[in-house]
Amino acid sequence: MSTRTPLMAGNWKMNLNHLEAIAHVQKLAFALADKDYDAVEVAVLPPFTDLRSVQTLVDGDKLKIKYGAQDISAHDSGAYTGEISGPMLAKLKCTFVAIGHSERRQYHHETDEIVNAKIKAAYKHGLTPILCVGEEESVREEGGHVAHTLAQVDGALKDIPAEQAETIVIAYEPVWAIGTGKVCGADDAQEVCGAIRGRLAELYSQELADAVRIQYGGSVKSGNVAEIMAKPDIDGALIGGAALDADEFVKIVRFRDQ
Ligand SMILES: O=C[C@H](O)COP(=O)(O)O
Repeated sequence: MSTRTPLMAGNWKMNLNHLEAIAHVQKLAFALADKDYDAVEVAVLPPFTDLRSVQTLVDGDKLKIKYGAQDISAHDSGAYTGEISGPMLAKLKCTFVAIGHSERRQYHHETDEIVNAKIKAAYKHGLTPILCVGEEESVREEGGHVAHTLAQVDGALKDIPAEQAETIVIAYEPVWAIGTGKVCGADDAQEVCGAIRGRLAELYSQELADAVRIQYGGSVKSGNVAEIMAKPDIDGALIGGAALDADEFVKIVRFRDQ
């Protein structure tokens, strides 16, 4: 049986200003009891502008909620207008950083090479990457979803040594299921998550593959999370829309009660 602690991470995307962030995290902290945190790791990924407020709250009240960013620059500093660097995120004591989200790939043309460079930047500064991978609907219709997703994993992990890769989190997010209400069936999600674990075993070792947490993301809600989490290679969820409702996010964290 897996000893991997599930990770439920709320990706707020471009939602909630810093005041709303404070209210939201306070609500989560109030609603989650110590036993919830023991059973499941809970994280939020707010917009950059909220991170300082979330850090102050988490530090001040010694909350067990973890937090991180939705993106990172591949560069440490310099003339990169609009970018946020690894040292800046590390200074804010971020634990996680999402890298290669499909919205970054689609709207900001992030390639596997860029994703790989960002993963290196995250590790260089002590941040844990949540690597996002997954296929578009046309790829799935043609049956190429596993190969497509594994190619993204290969590209992202190029030249990443085992001592770093063993801490990565990989989120399988079929693009067609993100924000659409179209949930990938639990068996279909397991097929790809299992293949990702298999690829990690090929690239590194079975021991490393067994240690890495693989999340599913795409229209996860309290009503479908239990079925998804019952699958052997799914160790948590990356939650978008449903994470903006604190009550709903708490229900997802407590998926074992469903
Ligand atoms: O990062 C989260 C995913 O994009 C899922 O978003 P969603 O739960 O709104 O479908």
